[in-house]
Amino acid sequence: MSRQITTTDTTLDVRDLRMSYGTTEVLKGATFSARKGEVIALLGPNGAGKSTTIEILEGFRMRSGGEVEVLGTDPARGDETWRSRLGVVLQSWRDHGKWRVRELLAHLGEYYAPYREPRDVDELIAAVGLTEHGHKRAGQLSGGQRRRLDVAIGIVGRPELLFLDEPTVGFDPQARRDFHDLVHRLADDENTGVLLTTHDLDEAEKLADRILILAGGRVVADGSADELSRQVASESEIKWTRDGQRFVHAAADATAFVRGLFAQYGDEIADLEVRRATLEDTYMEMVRRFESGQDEITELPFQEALR
Ligand SMILES: Nc1ncnc2c1ncn2[C@@H]1O[C@H](COP(=O)(O)OP(=O)(O)OP(=O)(O)O)[C@@H](O)[C@H]1O
Repeated sequence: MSRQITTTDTTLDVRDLRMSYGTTEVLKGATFSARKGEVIALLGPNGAGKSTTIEILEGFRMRSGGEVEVLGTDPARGDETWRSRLGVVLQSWRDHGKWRVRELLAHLGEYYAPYREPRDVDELIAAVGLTEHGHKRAGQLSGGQRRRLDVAIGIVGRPELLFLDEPTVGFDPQARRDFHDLVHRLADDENTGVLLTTHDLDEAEKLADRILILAGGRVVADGSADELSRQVASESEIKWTRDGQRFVHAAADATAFVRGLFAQYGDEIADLEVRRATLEDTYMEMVRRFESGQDEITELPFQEALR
């Protein structure tokens, strides 16, 4: 019997999601959920089905099977009121080329007016760093500027839940940092939930409360960057120098090991480094396990996180 969703705190509830294109099964039973205001990064190799998943959740694509609720509604049956509560930034969105930035945002904002007050256009343009380009036509913007406009379009209606499909592709480092600040502000100040896809693991780690890794059509990992790294690498790597010689040691309890090291050698210890698995190490290991056929979920230590 399927679980009854009653908590209003759950914004996304995806169970056994399946999707086939013709005879190709892309999603084979993906399961995950999200709570109000959570920022979730969906990671996975090219072709894993991230965009497909997001498009199903947005109601743009019909799923082949499984149960999905987004803000308490099945996206396949979402109406305009439901849609007005979502913000969407697709992977490639090249419409509206002739519209000027300011006019386009004001125009799109009007769609939300029956439901709630749209964001002030000037504030919105400033928030995405397009103040100097507000008079330009969308088609005249650079790739990164166009992407900033996409983000502005996604948040003009003050969404409760924002879907961002590779939002920072083409962003320069400053734009990327501004975007990260914007997502933090949306989550912290407005309790906006975010589901974003990215191939930038540093970005995922900076932004996400929780990381999902999609591989082989299933969610093979679900947890914070720290939790995932502990599941993959139970030991930390400790490096130090003594008497001009470099040492490396792996220990499950790095703090206890370092304490012992100092108790024994004190001031002789120099250049100490303690390194736990990075998200990149973790991601590569989890995808490797999947690709090497050790993807039987029941055998993996992160199984508990999936319950
Ligand atoms: N409209 C479609 N018709 C047929 N196959 C499709 C369609 N859209 C996607 N696919 C296939 O489904 C698989 C998953 O695609 P999807 O775009 O969801 O992956 P992704 O994880 O977002 O990849 P990327 O990281 O490259 O953006 C791919 O093999 C892709 O070729």
